[in-house]
Amino acid sequence: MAEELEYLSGFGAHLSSEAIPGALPRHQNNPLLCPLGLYAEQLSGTSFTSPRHLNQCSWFYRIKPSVTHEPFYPCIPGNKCLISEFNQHTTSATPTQLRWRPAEFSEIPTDFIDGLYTVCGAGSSFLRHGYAIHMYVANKSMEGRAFCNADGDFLIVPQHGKLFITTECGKLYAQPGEIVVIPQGFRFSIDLPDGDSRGYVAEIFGTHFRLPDLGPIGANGLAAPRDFLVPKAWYEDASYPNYTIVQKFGGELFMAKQDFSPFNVVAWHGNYVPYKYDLSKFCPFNTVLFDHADPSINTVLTAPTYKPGVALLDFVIFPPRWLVAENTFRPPYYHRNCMTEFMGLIHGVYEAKQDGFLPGGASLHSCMTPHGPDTKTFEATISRNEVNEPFRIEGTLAFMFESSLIPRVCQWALESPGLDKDYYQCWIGLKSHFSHNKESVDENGTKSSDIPQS
Ligand SMILES: O=C(O)Cc1cc(O)ccc1O
Ligand SMILES: [Fe+2]
Repeated sequence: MAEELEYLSGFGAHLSSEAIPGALPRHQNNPLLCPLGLYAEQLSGTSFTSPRHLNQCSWFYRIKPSVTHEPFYPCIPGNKCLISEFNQHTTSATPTQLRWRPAEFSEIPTDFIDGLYTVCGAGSSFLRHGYAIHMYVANKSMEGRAFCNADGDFLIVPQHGKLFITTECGKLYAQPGEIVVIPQGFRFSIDLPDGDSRGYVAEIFGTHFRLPDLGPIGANGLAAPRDFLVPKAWYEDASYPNYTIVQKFGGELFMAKQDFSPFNVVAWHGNYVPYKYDLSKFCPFNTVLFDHADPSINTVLTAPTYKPGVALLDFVIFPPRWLVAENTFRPPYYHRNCMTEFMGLIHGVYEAKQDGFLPGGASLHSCMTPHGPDTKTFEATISRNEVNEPFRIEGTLAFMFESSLIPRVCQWALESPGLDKDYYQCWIGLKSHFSHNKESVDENGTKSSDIPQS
């Protein structure tokens, strides 16, 4: 059933969709009486007065408007592992290289809302600047409840288990290797047809994802706009005695009851929409002669700040591709970065880590924290003779959320049994290969250069 879903296509396009022909008003947004007796409702994803090229909104034509619900109350117990303000009270600062093993699946029935937990982040959803990096481990479909995130946009990266997502614009299906973006304010519900499910979520506050500029690459390459797929209108005219809307607002969960399905939009139009993207459609560019290109060459989506070229959050992938650079150390270089790098692995082995970085696991290298290939990767690379031969990296898909804002880390992530306390060991074995006039000091403090040569 999921595979049969049809989509509209085009990143940032102004689209329209009707589940019943004629349900969209012609030539105006809010006629006195909408076709089929529907209500008109606008969802604004940018301020009304945002410049036209940034403005995002959609019009829904729905059976009842979304305001038709009882008051919001705090969810009890809610989900105490969600954070949207990163300060000394909620989180810790650490420059240490961090790595986590994949979270284990649980027997306890857990849906996407309950299974979501924040790992780190920066800024504040209230101040509309910052981001949160969450992960989820769940095994149960959301039943009789929809989620609405008032704080920001979710970029969901499933790592294990398919996601079958119903949104106000219609249905989306995503499997590991694909991503889904659910913009701020959309109501959605996630079914987990495979049961056990795990993945990563980047949440951005106060802006939306864009396709990166291509500069000298030209007009084509990387992620193509037409490969972004948007649901077609789908609705249910269903009454539920106790349907619950769970609203994330300032990182806290609130719930409101209503007696009908929120997925009652018969037609919609606009450019503020959920979408999915299959990462295998990405068209990678890279060096074709020598040296290692910076990973920004593999940017799929970027959420900008007001500083040119400085991202609030870039989504970068390391997909299968040819490596052809000659006389070049081809794995990632050793580096320290003013940007922070959070990485995840969807499947396979990452090119900079021979072991320890596992599918479903994660790593965090904060601002200016040194990192790079582990000892095994370094030694294997320099001892290989065929380094000039073209080589196809296969069977792997890693990704990075890269941000200019420095994250603070949640306590549960630092105390998690999944935290790899020995992560630093993967570099400790890197030995000096320096061989020019090597100086040593013996146990008497005598320098080798002071010992007369016979
Ligand atoms: O740290 C990492 O593994 C990500 C990364 C990859 C790369 O090819 C170059 C720089 C970089 O930060
Ligand atoms: Fe890096």
